Amino acid sequence: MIQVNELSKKYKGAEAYSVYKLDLTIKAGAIFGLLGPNGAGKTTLISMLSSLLRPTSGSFSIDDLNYREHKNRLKQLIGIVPQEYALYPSLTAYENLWYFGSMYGLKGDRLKKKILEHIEILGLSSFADKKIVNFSGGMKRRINLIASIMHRPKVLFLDEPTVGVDVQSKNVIMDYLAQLNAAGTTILYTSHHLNEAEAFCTRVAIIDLGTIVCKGTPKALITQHQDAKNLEDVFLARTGKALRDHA
Ligand SMILES: Nc1ncnc2c1ncn2[C@@H]1O[C@H](COP(=O)(O)OP(=O)(O)OP(=O)(O)O)[C@@H](O)[C@H]1O
Repeated sequence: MIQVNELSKKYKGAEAYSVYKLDLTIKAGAIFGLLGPNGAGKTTLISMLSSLLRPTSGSFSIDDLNYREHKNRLKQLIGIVPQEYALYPSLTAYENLWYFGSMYGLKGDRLKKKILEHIEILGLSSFADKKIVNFSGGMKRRINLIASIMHRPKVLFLDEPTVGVDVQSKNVIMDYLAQLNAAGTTILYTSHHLNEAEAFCTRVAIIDLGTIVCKGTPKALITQHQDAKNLEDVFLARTGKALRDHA
């Protein structure tokens, strides 16, 4: 279970909080979608929960492990798929996965077996010995996903896992995430794909201006909002139609 209490983040030099006093509970086994307009605070929140970014105040725990006291144990418990590719372009897919697997303490035949097994499931067996620099966006996203789950995390954080990938890659990624979840991994991911979130997530939260404006199962949120036919209608009802451009 993920328990978030009054979590806040104000970036250095910023005038406003990007996430402000946010409370959230995510049950084990959930597929939880964090939705919200550009600049709402989704990446900031998921980066704090995955220990990539230090909160300004507030706290959170995963499986009753508080982030301040149990940093190292938490890192073993979670997997992170960031928005940007975290891969070495001049190394092959296999070499990248060997490197990331080793970081989680995997080694030898066990690591080799895991790499080969996962690249097969994600349709990349013929590309194991090719350099990442030549990979398409969809291929890089799939390698990035493998890199983050070989140590079998209990909780997987993904920041827009299907952005910029074609429908074929997207389907392989989402099918694989569903398999992971069925095998017991709790999933928390950010997305702008509201149809996908409606079909895929057991629960969602809509964030705007650093706070949660509504949360629940997609079905319950649609029912609660008069005239809403889908999650996009709920999203627009709660976040408005104005553009969120700023610089
Ligand atoms: N490193 C930073 N320094 C200062 N401000 C930042 C930084 N990163 C993000 N912000 C600001 O924090 C707010 C929340 O940004 P964040 O990236 O978390 O939003 P988001 O919901 O993930 O947006 P998007 O959908 O565009 O990815 C925005 O106002 C953004 O400009």
